[in-house]
Amino acid sequence: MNESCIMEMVKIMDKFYTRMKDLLQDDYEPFIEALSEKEVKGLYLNTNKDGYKALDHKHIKPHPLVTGGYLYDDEAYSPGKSPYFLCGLYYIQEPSAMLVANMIDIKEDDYVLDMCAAPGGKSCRIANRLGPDGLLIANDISASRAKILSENIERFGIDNTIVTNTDPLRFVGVLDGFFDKIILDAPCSGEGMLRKTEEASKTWSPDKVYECAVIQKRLIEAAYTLLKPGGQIIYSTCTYSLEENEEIVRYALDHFDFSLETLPHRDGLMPGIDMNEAIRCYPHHFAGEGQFMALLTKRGETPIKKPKVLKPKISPEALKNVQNFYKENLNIKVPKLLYENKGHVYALKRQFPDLGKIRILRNGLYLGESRKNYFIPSYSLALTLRKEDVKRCYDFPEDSNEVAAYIRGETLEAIGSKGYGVIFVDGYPLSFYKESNAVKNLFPKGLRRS
Ligand SMILES: C[S@@+](CC[C@H](N)C(=O)[O-])C[C@H]1O[C@@H](n2cnc3c(N)ncnc32)[C@H](O)[C@@H]1O
Repeated sequence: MNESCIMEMVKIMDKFYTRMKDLLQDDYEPFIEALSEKEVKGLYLNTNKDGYKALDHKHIKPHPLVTGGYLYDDEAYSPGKSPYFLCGLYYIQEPSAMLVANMIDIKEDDYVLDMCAAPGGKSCRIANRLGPDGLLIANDISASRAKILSENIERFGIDNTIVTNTDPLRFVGVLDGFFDKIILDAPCSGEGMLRKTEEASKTWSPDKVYECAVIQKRLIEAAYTLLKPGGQIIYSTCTYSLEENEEIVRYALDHFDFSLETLPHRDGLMPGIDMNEAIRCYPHHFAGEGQFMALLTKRGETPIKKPKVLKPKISPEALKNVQNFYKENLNIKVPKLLYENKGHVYALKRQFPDLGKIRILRNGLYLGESRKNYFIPSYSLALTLRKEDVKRCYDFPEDSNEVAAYIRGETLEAIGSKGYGVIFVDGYPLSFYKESNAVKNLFPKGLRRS
């Protein structure tokens, strides 16, 4: 960056600090001090996987408000580098962001939309709380970010989720009045992330605040249409500006028939500005980054658009390939509702809606690809399996040479029987392999590490 760019950035950031001074007044100095402190890292456990024993308990402490959430210092502990991370035992998410999914009551059979879901920190936590009759549509407008979202959903071994890549406004007219709950973690100016990422300070400007507020109003309006009467929306941002937080909530209350619910204020969670019902997280009051949250209930009735249910469809050839694969390699039944798209086979759930032209990245659990007369199982299927579900497996300890070599993409020595099996790490599934003269590596190329 040249000198004039740096001067320009300093000028812009001065505007940010002036705004914060006006907002926080006597609380401004402690806020500035907290910005120079080290950020606190967090993770939460995947409740589908029982990974408690896999954590390094010497270096973590429980999140004060999130059951199954933990805080750690990344100088002492690097959970993201462990093979357990690749087994989907936990999601790494900063402590304030982790609160958002906790502030909305999710019932097992709820239909939930996460409008701006990537990379998936809130979606994975919500999907964990849904039962077999629940449904999550996890969407992101950005194709590259939606791909990461899909990978994170896959790593968690989640099968009740549809991952889409569209402008969330496009759900209007397709799924009106369909959702019990909506997560609107809106695109924002990111002021709360200034301590965490340098990027946030490079992209912040007063104009960005106003541009984001325009988008946020459109999104909250769409959310109103998409909710069932009595349904709830948790609105959140990782920014401090009034324009993107309380003013958006006020806009929603003034223009639509919403009521504002009171969220709990304890352990350093502060009320909103002239809006006691909402929550603000500041780094000098709560061990995490900046966050805003408000919970709204839809009181009004709006026209409902009932979508068609997505009908299972699979060619006889692909079905035969899937059935043969299960018979030869697994001890579980072929899922009942199968959906094939150009050879890619998914296990659907009964309640999946037909989303028409909306771009779908994953329709439930991706099982794998049917080729001419064989089937290649997916990484996501492996991550849902237990040892008793497979006819062949290897189980290696987390710190073993075999696990390190497998993650690097190497083949292993064959000492088992021929066919497909699963590599487990201390009992947690990591990936399929195919054994013949060697254990052929099927760990996805994009995830390999040296
Ligand atoms: C705060 S991030 C979401 C974080 C996510 N909820 C999580 O917990 O991992 C906001 C998301 O909004 C998306 N976004 C950006 N512009 C948007 C727009 N105009 N409409 C809808 N979403 C947008 C971004 O791609 C980004 O992934």
